Amino acid sequence: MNYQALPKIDLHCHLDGSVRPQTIIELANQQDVTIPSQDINEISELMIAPETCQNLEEYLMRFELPLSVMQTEAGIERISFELFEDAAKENVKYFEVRFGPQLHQLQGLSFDQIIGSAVKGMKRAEAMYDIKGNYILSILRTMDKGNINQVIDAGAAYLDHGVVAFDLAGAELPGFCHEFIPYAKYAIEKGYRITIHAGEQGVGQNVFDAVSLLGAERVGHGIHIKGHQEAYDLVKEKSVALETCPSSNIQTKAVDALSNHPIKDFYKNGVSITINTDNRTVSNTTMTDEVRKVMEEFNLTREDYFAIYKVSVEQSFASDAVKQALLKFADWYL
Ligand SMILES: O=c1[nH]cnc2c1ncn2[C@@H]1O[C@H](CO)[C@@H](O)[C@H]1O
Ligand SMILES: [Zn+2]
Repeated sequence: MNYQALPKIDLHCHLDGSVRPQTIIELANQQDVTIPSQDINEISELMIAPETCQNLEEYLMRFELPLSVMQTEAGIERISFELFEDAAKENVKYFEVRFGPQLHQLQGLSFDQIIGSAVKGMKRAEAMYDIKGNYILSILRTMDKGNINQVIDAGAAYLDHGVVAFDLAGAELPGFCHEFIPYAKYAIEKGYRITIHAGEQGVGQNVFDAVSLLGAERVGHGIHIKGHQEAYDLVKEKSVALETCPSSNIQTKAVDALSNHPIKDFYKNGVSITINTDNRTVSNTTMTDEVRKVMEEFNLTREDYFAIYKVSVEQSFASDAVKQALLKFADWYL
């Protein structure tokens, strides 16, 4: 099967985990930022999480280098453009990218400048390529909560113009949802859709809480509903989509091997699953690779692929017009 040619949808990808290594070098030189090497292979090596990662925390250490060149409007705009360009070139037709505005204020940018720059880069790519996209704003669970509502307010100006949803990311502790109830509620009131990283490193209860306490319509990863019956039943009953990211899940030790990933069991049992990249550079992957790995490991057919594709369309935060256009790609191919 020609995986590159398949129309694809990626609903879970982090901007700062998906920066081209060459761009880091060029931006660092332009911005006078000191980086550990000028050699592309060395920079790539520093960015890609190794198989020997012990856990999610170690994986998350890879984001410091890309973030060092994502503190200017021009840097964020370029990286956003390039990510959508890379995805368009492998036939990703719809792309939801997320990032944490709180991480881009080291040189004093406002949240409006940060979010506006990311949206601008996406729009430039949309005008050049056959791809549509939207941004999701991730709040870092480990950071100070004092400015969360400011992020929500700044992003609200872009709702329906490039921003669609609110997310919680970063290290996952048991019971984290309780502290974020007022923020998720505020985001919903402002018109945001909700997706939450949960059940990646943490327990299945976090998925149950993300849905029942925070109003999550989708869950990032959600692997640990396996072994937590209540969370499993709730996800199924409410058709909450799991944004699974197989390569990342192996690196962070959320699963020990692809063959043990519950994605196929979920699919066969009627849980809504989608296939995504998480971090193209940190996880050294593409949508083409993720789709190939899952289909080959679990012997999925073309029909299975398009069933998953259609779930991704339904569960996306795209407009109805974009969803209709995305469904047509599936009809052409089937
Ligand atoms: O798989 C993940 N789980 C939880 N948090 C993550 C993952 N990948 C990236 N980030 C976090 O999200 C921030 C904003 O994009 C990144 O800086 C990283 O800290
Ligand atoms: Zn993620």
